[in-house]
Amino acid sequence: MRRAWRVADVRAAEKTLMSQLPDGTLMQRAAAGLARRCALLLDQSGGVYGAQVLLLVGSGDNGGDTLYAGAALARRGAQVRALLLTPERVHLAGLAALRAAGGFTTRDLPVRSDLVLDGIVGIGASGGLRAPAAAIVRALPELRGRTGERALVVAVDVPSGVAVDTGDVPGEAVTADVTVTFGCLKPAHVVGPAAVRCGLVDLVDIGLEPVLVTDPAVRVPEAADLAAWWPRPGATSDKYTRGVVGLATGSAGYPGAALLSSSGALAGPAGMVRYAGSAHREVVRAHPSVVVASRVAEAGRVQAWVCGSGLGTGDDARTELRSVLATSLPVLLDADAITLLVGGEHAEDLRRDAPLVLTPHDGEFKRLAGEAPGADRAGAAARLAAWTNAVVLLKGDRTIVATPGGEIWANPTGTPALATAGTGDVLAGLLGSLLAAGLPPVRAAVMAAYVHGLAGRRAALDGPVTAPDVASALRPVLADLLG
Ligand SMILES: NC(=O)C1=CN([C@@H]2O[C@H](COP(=O)(O)OP(=O)(O)OC[C@H]3O[C@@H](n4cnc5c(N)ncnc54)[C@H](O)[C@@H]3O)[C@@H](O)[C@H]2O)[C@@H](O)CC1
Repeated sequence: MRRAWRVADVRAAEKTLMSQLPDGTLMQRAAAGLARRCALLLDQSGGVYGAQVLLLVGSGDNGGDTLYAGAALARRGAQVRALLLTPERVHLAGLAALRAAGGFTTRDLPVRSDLVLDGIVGIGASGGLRAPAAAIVRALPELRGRTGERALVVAVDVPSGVAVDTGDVPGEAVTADVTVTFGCLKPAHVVGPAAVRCGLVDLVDIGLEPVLVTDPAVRVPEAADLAAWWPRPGATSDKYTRGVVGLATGSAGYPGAALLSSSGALAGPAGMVRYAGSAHREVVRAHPSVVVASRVAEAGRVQAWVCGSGLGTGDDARTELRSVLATSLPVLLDADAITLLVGGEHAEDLRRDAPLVLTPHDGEFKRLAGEAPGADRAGAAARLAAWTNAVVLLKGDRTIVATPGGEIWANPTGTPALATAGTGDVLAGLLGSLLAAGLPPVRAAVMAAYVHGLAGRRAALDGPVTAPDVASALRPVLADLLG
């Protein structure tokens, strides 16, 4: 698991650490790590010696890191130029170090650059980038290096222009190939559109983690976590002990949702899938191992319910939703079931002790919460989770999972390939299977999003993706993950 901390927590930890170390130690550690990463990148594209390196230098310590790293690269024979955004306010010791190493300053963007270091702003940024910086950032994609390739862009700590605590990108912002960050990850590295701007994120250890005393703002699962958490049948397992998942999905109008949620559920760890709804004939024809009924009340025993995908919003749908919410089982509500919650008619039904998971996309989120997730997607998901007392999985490029207690996870495996009809039904089925297998709802949601994202990526290798492709890719993805 990787973890990200907010700026205030990073600042507090830095203060603690700085009080234990000689002045300037942290910046020297950060700059040395940054220079090493830059040298490795240049080694892959013609070497450090003779490379043209452009430093974009703002007025704070982020600019200081950049100047010291530039000095280190200049000592190795790179031609290093610093474009000072505010020449009247610059890290003077850093600038002196650069000059002493043979680097110099420039007023304009050079015609050629192999590597650009973005040190305009780091975690001290407030608001969007100001005008001169924004114009420079806009021009960066035009810069070419010695091979004619686009100049590599390395963001120092965070890409300038992103909102560090929320991952929002309010205006012009740097798009980096690599972000070299210091001490710990910050939310912008893992959530929202900022995460996409970071490129590869490389963490330089400056000794911060031991003094980070607060809980992380965001957690990110890794493949090893999935392998450790995924339930596997044992010698004494049977279909019931592995869990039975019930699906109240699909309708005469949307039988496909029933099929897709069934496919997702069948790939999960539960031992049996029961389907209850008007698409039961289609489901059993496509998936002979699914046990079907026409209504929730007739479905037989299950350990968790999935309700909503393609269910419709009429009276029958309302009855089925009431039936699943009346159980004392974990329930996942998706799509139409979320729409049915709007207006508070089901507020009574929601007062349940058993776990509830909601899986809205932005439109459903807006209907339910009364406003769109906005700039702070993680914060918005956490507020909805607290309000509904449910685990909320907010779909997006970096799907967020938030608990009523404020624990937040960001999924790193998302892909635009999943932005196609029906993939949410597959996700709901898979997540329901994990709930039925007995996983805590937050873990089930994190695991389902992770595997679903990988399946989307795998399906995309063969061309344009449809939801059945994602469902088909779940099994090979799991085979790889679980070894
Ligand atoms: N504090 C520490 O112990 C360490 C800090 N480090 C570096 O220091 C950085 C933080 O330094 P600072 O606190 O000086 O802050 P920054 O360097 O991130 O930015 C603050 C400066 O940028 C200007 N600024 C703010 N918003 C702006 C905007 N939207 N457009 C243009 N200019 C803007 C401000 O006027 C201020 O002078 C980190 O990101 C990291 O790179 C590292 O050296 C590691 C150790």
